[in-house]
Amino acid sequence: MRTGLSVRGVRAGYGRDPVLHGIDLDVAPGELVSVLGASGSGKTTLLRVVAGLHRPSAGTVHLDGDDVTAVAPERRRVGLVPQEGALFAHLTVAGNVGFGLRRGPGRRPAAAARGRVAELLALVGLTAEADRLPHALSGGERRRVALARALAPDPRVVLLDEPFSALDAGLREQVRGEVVAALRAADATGVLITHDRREALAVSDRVAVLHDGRLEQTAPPRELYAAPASARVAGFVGDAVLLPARVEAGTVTTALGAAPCRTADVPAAPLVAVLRPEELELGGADGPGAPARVGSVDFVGDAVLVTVLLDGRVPDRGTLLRVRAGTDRVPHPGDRCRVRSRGAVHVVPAVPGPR
Ligand SMILES: Nc1ncnc2c1ncn2[C@@H]1O[C@H](COP(=O)(O)OP(=O)(O)OP(=O)(O)O)[C@@H](O)[C@H]1O
Repeated sequence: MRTGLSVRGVRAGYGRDPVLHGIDLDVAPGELVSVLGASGSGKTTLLRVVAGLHRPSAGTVHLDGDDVTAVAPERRRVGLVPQEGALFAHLTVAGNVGFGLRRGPGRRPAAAARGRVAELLALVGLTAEADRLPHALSGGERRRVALARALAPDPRVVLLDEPFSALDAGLREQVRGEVVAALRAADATGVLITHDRREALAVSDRVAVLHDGRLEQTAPPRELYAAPASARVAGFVGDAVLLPARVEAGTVTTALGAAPCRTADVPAAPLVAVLRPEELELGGADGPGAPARVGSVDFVGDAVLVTVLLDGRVPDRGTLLRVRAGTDRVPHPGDRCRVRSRGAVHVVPAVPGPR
């Protein structure tokens, strides 16, 4: 029965250096979960533990209910999509896709293998390229071949190791869309490793934020963005200013004034309010809100990002607020203004702060 991936209490490291400090992660059948973390946070190590390429010092890995912690990688039925695709240069597209069907647990009779290759090539839209060699493909096509190769033996989970990071920005979104659509069409269970918050928020059912070998929060993208559990997660998944805050009777008070609190379980003090650029509002100098002065104004196409300094503060990262404003009335550097939050405000514990 398909029950997906379950990682419990996994610790792992290199020699005496611990890297993962007790990871619990569940991925339901057909679900796509991103593991989002900075460089060195342990993403690749976690992926290698799930693939069977790195032995954890503690904890278990279950796939569809089977304990595979001690099972060899080739017997786990795990599909791997490596960073740059890593195709076999001497094999055609069809040869690459069919590679895992010739041996091991994915092995099938020749006719069935040919049928499966054709099915996968159609899934990733590369039927016409079946006889080409990898060097004659674009970067995006190579990623799609790598995905088809990983999916062909019908793996229990597909692990994608930053597969889009080497693509240039314009192509990345398109290829990502195609690859994720193919994963969804195959109803595959997937884990995507990434350090790109936009990517994680855009494509995943849930995002697991990894920091220094610990999962800080695992939640659907919208929840992670709107209700981060810590200041670090808040800053990691989006632009945010953190202002010291007090909560009393459902009201948050910060330097910007009072606003309703939307945090479900308000943590113990000390607290900071998480204020995203689109949650702040700029007004004229005599309107409501805290008095401030406009610093810089950056045009970003559909909006402007305005940096403002609250009166009486010295400029540092805690007092410079970023406000997303419309392009109809663009303020100028030096203008006096007022700033307040647009609606209800989210609070998190004041420590530890973002790094
Ligand atoms: N083979 C190894 N031997 C010793 N230390 C290693 C080895 N591989 C990784 N490390 C260390 O383990 C830590 C986590 O590395 P890992 O590659 O899992 O992080 P990551 O989040 O995938 O980083 P990146 O995004 O840079 O790939 C790092 O401090 C790294 O230096």
